[in-house]
Amino acid sequence: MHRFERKQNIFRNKDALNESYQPDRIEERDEEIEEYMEALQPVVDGWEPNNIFIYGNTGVGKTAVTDYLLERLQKDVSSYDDLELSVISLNCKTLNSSYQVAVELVNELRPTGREISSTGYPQQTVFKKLYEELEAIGGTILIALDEIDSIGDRDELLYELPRARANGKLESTKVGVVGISNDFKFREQLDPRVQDTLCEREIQFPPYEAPELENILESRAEIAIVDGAIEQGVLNFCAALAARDSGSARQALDLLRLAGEIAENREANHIERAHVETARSQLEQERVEEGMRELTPHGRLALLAVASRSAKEETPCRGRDIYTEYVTLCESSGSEPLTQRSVHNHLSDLRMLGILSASENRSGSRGNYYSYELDVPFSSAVEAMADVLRLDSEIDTIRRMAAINDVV
Ligand SMILES: Nc1ncnc2c1ncn2[C@@H]1O[C@H](COP(=O)(O)OP(=O)(O)OP(=O)(O)O)[C@@H](O)[C@H]1O
Repeated sequence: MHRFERKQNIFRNKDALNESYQPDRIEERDEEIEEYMEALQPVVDGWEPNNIFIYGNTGVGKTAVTDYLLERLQKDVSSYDDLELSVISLNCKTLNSSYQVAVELVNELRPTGREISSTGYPQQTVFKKLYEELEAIGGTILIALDEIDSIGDRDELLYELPRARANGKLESTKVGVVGISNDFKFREQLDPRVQDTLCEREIQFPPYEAPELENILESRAEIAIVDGAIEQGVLNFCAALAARDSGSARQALDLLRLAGEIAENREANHIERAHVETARSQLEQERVEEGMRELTPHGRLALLAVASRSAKEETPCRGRDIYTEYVTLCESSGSEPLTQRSVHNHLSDLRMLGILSASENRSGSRGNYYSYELDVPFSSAVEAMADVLRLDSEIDTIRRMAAINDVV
């Protein structure tokens, strides 16, 4: 008997719902595509390329549209004999300085075996090596830097690269930078000189609305899902949920994929609304758990202080009482407590992340204050904290107290 059996009554090509899938067709972005094409036009005309800055929330198609257009551009430019275009795409997520980005670019351009090490050179030496590689390729080079905000304030490359020709660092090669970011603050924080060059052309991608998400889902479902395996109204429901929350196509696609997996595991023949609801709460739970794992040590201690109050059935609870609990936990863990004001900021952040909820109490002449409680199940908050905090005996006490009070 086989242990594994092929299941294909829901998905025809599940990979088409994955992040790495590149759609052949871009839905709903005609205006942005037009603006983007206009910004890229000098490449086709043989002039110096514009530097382009693309921004918008996560999942709104910045990368998908960029990949699609740069591929089309390369194809179309190849029909002109007097043009030579190269495109280098780099995701900067793990690169947090100009130095690291420059090393990565040099290594992208060099053949295997000739890469440079990621440490040990003066920055200008790495930049020089990069210019040498770019000069060796010649023609027009577009460098697409996704998640460009990761570079932080060590952004000298973003100033230098677009001006390399003007500053005599490159002779024949024309370079254009396409920066992509979902961090709205990044642009504001850039040095004005960098802002001027890098953001020569700016294109904003707004969040998707429900009907737009539904179209994106429909075109992807045609490829990914077996005919007739989606109940009426399911795509509309996924689109509505994602539009209300973030306007992200990634969220809508994730919801559909997980709903499909749930349907498959339940041996259903269709994806139903109930599967989407389960998928939504699972994704929500994952998001919150991820948020908890990324907290700073004091954010975790503040959360554990609320969990401790919750175990004693003492929530909703005022910030100052949570602070007392927090100070005790700091003492047990050997950390220096932050001020009450800073802990208050942590509580606000936890609220923004959807981990805590807060209600406002009006206390007359003494002003209003907030009471906090967990907005996630007690057990998931404590599990996530137990993984990362070294407070075993305190966490055991909190768990025992919760068991006595039937808090789950
Ligand atoms: N207009 C669209 N048509 C078809 N698919 C789309 C469209 N917009 C987004 N997608 C799909 O949604 C997912 C997320 O899109 P994408 O990665 O381009 O978002 P992003 O704006 O670059 O997000 P981030 O800032 O998080 O990188 C991808 O799978 C992409 O193929």
